[in-house]
Amino acid sequence: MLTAKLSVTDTGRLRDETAEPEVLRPAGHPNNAVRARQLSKRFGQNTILDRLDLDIRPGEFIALLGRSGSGKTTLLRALAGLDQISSGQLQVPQARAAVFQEPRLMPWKRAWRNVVMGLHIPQARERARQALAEVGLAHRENAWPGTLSGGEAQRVALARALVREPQLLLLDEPFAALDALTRIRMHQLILSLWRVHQPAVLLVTHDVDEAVLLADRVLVLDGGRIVADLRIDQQRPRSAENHAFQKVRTQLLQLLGVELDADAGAPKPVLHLVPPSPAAPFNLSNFSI
Ligand SMILES: Nc1ncnc2c1ncn2[C@@H]1O[C@H](COP(=O)(O)OP(=O)(O)OP(=O)(O)O)[C@@H](O)[C@H]1O
Repeated sequence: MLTAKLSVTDTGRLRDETAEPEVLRPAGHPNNAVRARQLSKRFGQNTILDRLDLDIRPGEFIALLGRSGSGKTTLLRALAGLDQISSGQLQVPQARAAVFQEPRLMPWKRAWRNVVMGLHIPQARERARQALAEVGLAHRENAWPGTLSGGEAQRVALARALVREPQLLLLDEPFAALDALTRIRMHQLILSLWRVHQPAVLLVTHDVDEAVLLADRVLVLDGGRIVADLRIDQQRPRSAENHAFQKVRTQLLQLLGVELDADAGAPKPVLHLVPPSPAAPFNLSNFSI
């Protein structure tokens, strides 16, 4: 796997050590699609990511949870190469793509042109058509974005990511703006695309059920670090009715500072969430169900 090895110089400049073709090389860590060590991101005086370590294996489906403002998008943008890191080391595949909550389509380009936008590849139209077919939108290849539903537009965004054949697919709350039924369909679609293409996936979500339904591992970000790493060994498709599912959900809600109503079993958010973690908070690595 080719990787972009990003590191930060003493002067804070981001150095892409793979920028020169001759230094493109197989990953130093072939078992990792992502390898972050001591990764920090600061905005002015605010440290958002604080010497964070993270490993994602090729083909692994990771969900990232954390309270609002905990730095999930900051981490995703760093992995996407959209923002520079402040210090530390980060290795990610060159082939990576991101999908955000808003599809970010160019309204003046037809759907298929959005899919291959910025790519200089042979048979671009055919490649776009194939990707659109994979997301069930072959019939909308000539559509203008303004005529697409929210779910359709998000599927075009997924096709745009797929056509780049990513080894790392970064998803920043891509289903959050969709209605419940469309969201369920998108869950099924993303799982089937993941099975076929086998990228490593990092899905940022606020939805604990979504995380447990989809992911191999659920991470919780707090205090700038990964403070919990739960492996979900249940076979897919998963059911929220399942006892093991509920056990993990409860665990995650507690980690996120949500108080559970013992009678109803329903989550009841509390106003005072757990304070930011100290340097070495609890660690549930290898916890599995
Ligand atoms: N460009 C920026 N400049 C300054 N501060 C920023 C910038 N981007 C993010 N932040 C700050 O970094 C913190 C983390 O933001 P981030 O968007 O990563 O959190 P998040 O966990 O994704 O939040 P949410 O769940 O609400 O989307 C916030 O306090 C935010 O204000």
